[in-house]
Amino acid sequence: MDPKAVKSDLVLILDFGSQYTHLITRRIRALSVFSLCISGTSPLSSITSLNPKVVILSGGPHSVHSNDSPSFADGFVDWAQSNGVFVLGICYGLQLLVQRLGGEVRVGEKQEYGRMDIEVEKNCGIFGGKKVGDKQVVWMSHGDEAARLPDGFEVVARSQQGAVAAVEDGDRKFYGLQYHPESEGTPGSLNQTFRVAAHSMLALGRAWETALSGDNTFGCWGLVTHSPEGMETLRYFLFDVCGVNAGWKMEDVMDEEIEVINNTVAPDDHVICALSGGVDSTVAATLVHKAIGDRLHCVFVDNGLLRYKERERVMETFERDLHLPVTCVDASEQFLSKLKGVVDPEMKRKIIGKEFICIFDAFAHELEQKLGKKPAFLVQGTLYPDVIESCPPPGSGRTHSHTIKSHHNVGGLPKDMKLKLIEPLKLLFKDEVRQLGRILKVPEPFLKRHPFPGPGLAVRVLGDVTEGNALDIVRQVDEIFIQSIKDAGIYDSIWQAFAVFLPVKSVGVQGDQRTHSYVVTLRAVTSQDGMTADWVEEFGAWGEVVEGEIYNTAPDDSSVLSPTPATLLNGSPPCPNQGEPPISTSYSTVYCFENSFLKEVSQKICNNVRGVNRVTLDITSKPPSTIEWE
Ligand SMILES: Nc1ncnc2c1ncn2[C@@H]1O[C@H](COP(=O)(O)OP(=O)(O)OP(=O)(O)O)[C@@H](O)[C@H]1O
Ligand SMILES: O=c1[nH]c(=O)c2[nH+]cn([C@@H]3O[C@H](COP(=O)(O)O)[C@@H](O)[C@H]3O)c2[nH]1
Ligand SMILES: NC(=O)CC[C@H](N)C(=O)O
Ligand SMILES: [Mg+2]
Repeated sequence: MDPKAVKSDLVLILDFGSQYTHLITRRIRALSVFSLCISGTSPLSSITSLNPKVVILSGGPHSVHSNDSPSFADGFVDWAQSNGVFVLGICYGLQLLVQRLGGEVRVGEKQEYGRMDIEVEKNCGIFGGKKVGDKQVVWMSHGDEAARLPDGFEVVARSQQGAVAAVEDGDRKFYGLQYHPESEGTPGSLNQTFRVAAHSMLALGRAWETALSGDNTFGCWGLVTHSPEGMETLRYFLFDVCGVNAGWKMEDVMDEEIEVINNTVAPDDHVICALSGGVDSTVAATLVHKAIGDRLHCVFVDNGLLRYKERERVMETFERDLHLPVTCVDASEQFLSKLKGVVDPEMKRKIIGKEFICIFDAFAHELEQKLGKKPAFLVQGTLYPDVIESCPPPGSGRTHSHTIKSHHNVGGLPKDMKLKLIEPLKLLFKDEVRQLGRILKVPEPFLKRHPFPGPGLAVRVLGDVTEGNALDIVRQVDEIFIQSIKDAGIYDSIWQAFAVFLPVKSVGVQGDQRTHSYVVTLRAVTSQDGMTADWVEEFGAWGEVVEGEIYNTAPDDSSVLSPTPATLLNGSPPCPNQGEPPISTSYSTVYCFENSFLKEVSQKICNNVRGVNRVTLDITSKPPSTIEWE
């Protein structure tokens, strides 16, 4: 996709390392405005060549006082001012703007982490839609604060602690928010039935808090870690203050992509597509097929690292639902022999990346015999998070998949690769790819599939994948886990679930006999784009979301509830004390059903998978962990 061909104005994000930077991009795209994110320390030419209408400076973990704190390029401010480009600093971005323009940033007397009230002090610019004295709840996360503003700047809002919360210099079109407007909640990826309900009293309390706050939020449910009016502020800023033209539509993305592909691939060129059965490559293949028709040749590789019956299942669905020409190459021997004895995760990934390309080259060679012309291009389903994560701002401390692990299709590619890449999705997030897939009428089962990494089970069997029957074990455990999740009707609510084989043995007792067998672990996460993730905390139980009103009733009075809860765990939502007026806030969760999902899965695994006597659950989020174990 050519960013310059997009019909919408561009809002460019300069990333200084905040965990939320990619959220700003997503929020802006949700407003139908095209947004890209590049490193905050990019040279000025990289910024100017994109011709943005607005530049947003992101938050970040640094203090502007430290020597190695990242900053925007020299000349940026002058360029923005002389070209009428609007600049908005968020948190660290505000502090950076203030400092670089001659103001002063200090360590605040009080730090502000979490929920804060702010009050509008001046009715202008970014809060033009508000009145002086209007208050709103925002989410803050900073220790430094603007102590003296540069000439021309005014304070527009302050926090309840008196700290500067919003500033602007309307003449020069510079704006700043000390809080995070992008952290406004969006509906969680777990459906409400599953996500909001909770097993323990603690979780119930948190769910209740969420219910009272009127919102169930992604990544922060129950903790009210968001700015409820953040999206509205961004909308007002972009459209009313900056006059941005919206026009970012998935339909346009599709048309632009098709045009780019047609301009890249000559009329007699042939193209290979690495097709895995996953969302990304299926959408990429469908898109490229729409552009060049039968000159597209898809290849699905069985690398010996696929899940239970995956090859048969994927080939069957390709044939039945996709109607694209797909060749299946069985390269399992080739991959497994190269992986024999290799335990280092990076080595494994590099070997797999290289083998994939060998297969694609061989496939291109075979096609040359048939077609008389060698395909020059390889289509892959690379996504935007890969691109963002490949250019981390210095010292951001963020989890970067590319530097932490070489994804087989990017960092794992050999340097002397001959096929030229076509990556039509590389500016999109996964949910946007799913949206594009729907426009392209890709069948739902493909779009809803959990992501499965190209290196497959090699990153889910720790150590040597060829050791003993580790691959077989993890296949069986994975199948039981995923089938149970599907049977429970919660597959679509989870971003990704899978089993991991640990090369560790523990003592057990099965059939009155001592066993010394392997340990497996189950991992299930929710996420919006794979860049950050939460483990599925609600696994112990899930329940029914009940929409309604809170009445001053006895906790177990089910007369106000429909449907009647099967089991009411540990009480009910907080009821007002006797004599107080009934609460009439609407709520969205209360009741949980006792559930033994994990107990049953664990039992099934130990009863059915020989060689396993212990099942554990991974309860780490990303960060600090990553989703995959290697
Ligand atoms: N078994 C395979 N055969 C052929 N190509 C593959 C295979 N596994 C991965 N690829 C290629 O590597 C790319 C990256 O893999 P990745 O897993 O990120 O994407 P995906 O499989 O298309 O979708 P998903 O992330 O939903 O699994 C794929 O888009 C595809 O081009
Ligand atoms: O195609 C892929 N090739 C890879 O090498 C690879 N490594 C991780 N993943 C997938 O990327 C997402 C984030 O994974 P991590 O948190 O483990 O980095 C998760 O969805 C992972 O499954 C990969 N996908
Ligand atoms: N979230 C941020 O951008 C924080 C900025 C800076 N590190 C501070 O603590 O003030
Ligand atoms: Mg995949």
